[in-house]
Amino acid sequence: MDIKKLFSMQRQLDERIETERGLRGERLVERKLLALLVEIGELANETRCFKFWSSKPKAAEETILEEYVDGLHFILSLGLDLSLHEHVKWPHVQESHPLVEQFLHVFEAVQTFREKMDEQAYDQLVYAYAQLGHALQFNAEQIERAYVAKNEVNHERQSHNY
Ligand SMILES: O=c1ccn([C@H]2C[C@H](O)[C@@H](COP(=O)(O)O)O2)c(=O)[nH]1
Repeated sequence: MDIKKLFSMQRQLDERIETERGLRGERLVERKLLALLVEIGELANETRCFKFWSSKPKAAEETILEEYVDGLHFILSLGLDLSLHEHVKWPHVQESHPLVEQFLHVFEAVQTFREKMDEQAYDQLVYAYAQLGHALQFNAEQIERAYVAKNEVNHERQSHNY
């Protein structure tokens, strides 16, 4: 995965949104953290991994992958806002936790990142999120492709007064 390319695409999208909406220079970190938590919740909902009371199947793989890269957008965006992105590599994950546990672990990593907002907490958030991708059985190439596609959709939405 070419994470430098993704950071660069994220910067272009964020700058466009902030410029066109008159938000340049405004602190957006808290709103992006909440947006990230909401996206992770939406992703969990699509997987239905915690819905022991329901027999409905999970969403299609592409829907789940799209939700996953929505969260990745906000993680990249937070790294850029706080200048924590320079040294980041997309982790090569070999092992992950069962899905429910992995989701809870990602929520914890977001909370720790909110408290610390340093390089170590950012790396741990990126790692936990990559592990979530592994638990969902997405490989780095699929994630990169889905990110690029969704980034384009996000530009189109801005062009059409979303
Ligand atoms: O500053 C921003 C604001 C939004 N998004 C992207 C991330 C998600 O892919 C999408 C979320 O939009 P909703 O579909 O949840 O409205 O917008 C960014 O990349 N940067």
